[in-house]
Amino acid sequence: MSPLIDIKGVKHAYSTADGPLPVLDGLDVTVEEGGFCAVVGPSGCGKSTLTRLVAGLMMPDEGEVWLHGEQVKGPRSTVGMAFQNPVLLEWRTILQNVLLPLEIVPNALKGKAAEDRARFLLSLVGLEGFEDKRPSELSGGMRQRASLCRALVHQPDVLILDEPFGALDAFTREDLWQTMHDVKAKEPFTAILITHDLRESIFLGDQVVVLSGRPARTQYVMNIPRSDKPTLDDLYTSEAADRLAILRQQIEIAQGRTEAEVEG
Ligand SMILES: Nc1ncnc2c1ncn2[C@@H]1O[C@H](COP(=O)(O)OP(=O)(O)OP(=O)(O)O)[C@@H](O)[C@H]1O
Repeated sequence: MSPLIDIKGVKHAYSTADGPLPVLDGLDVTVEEGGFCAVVGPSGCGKSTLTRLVAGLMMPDEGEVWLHGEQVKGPRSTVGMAFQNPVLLEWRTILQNVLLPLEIVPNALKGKAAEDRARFLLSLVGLEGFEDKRPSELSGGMRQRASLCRALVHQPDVLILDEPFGALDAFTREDLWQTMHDVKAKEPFTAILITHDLRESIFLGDQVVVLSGRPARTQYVMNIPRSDKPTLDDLYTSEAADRLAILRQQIEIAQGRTEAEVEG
């Protein structure tokens, strides 16, 4: 079976006033259907650029991105996205915000079926009873939960999460990590998560990809056996500590330290 996301030898440079800025330099990432790939790497190495290529918002200069056995050649409606800033529309209720993609995506659910689905997702993330509130009436964590429902409402084949928990306080963030697992158990999806948080990467990811410094290539891939019912206690085991130590080392190497310096 071919992977659901297949990024093959992707290279990309931005045109800038000072000439081309190479950002990605031969990136290879594969994610199986139902997989959760966390991508970490030094600041500015090209992680968000990678998400734009997967969403079809930009084309790579070289290499290919394949989703579901189809080469990505333009923007795709079958992708769901959530960002650090949830950008909910204040003039719409939470329910209406979640319904938004269904008004845009072709052949989507309409009417009562659409509303039932949005309500179902809101209940999965603990927002039952908040459907008629405006975004400003919700906390940051609640807005991010609503944004997650909006990203999932049209049953995307890929969910792209670009630091969605980055602006939240530690307790809210950990709550949302657990929510992600609970939602995935009931509403399976395939995801790419960009994060700066290594604990987040090993708690949510079944694969953690470390990118090198810019121009980024795939420097290291860690596969993590997924437990049936992950809990935050999983982060306090010796296996978790070992994984975090390896990832920390890899990030240091990505930031330019040599392996000998990191080990010494
Ligand atoms: N549209 C653009 N035009 C020119 N340069 C860009 C553009 N978008 C991003 N860049 C540059 O490309 C590099 C990679 O940016 P990108 O946002 O992909 O990195 P990132 O790893 O997600 O960053 P961070 O970790 O800080 O969120 C950065 O140096 C950025 O300034």
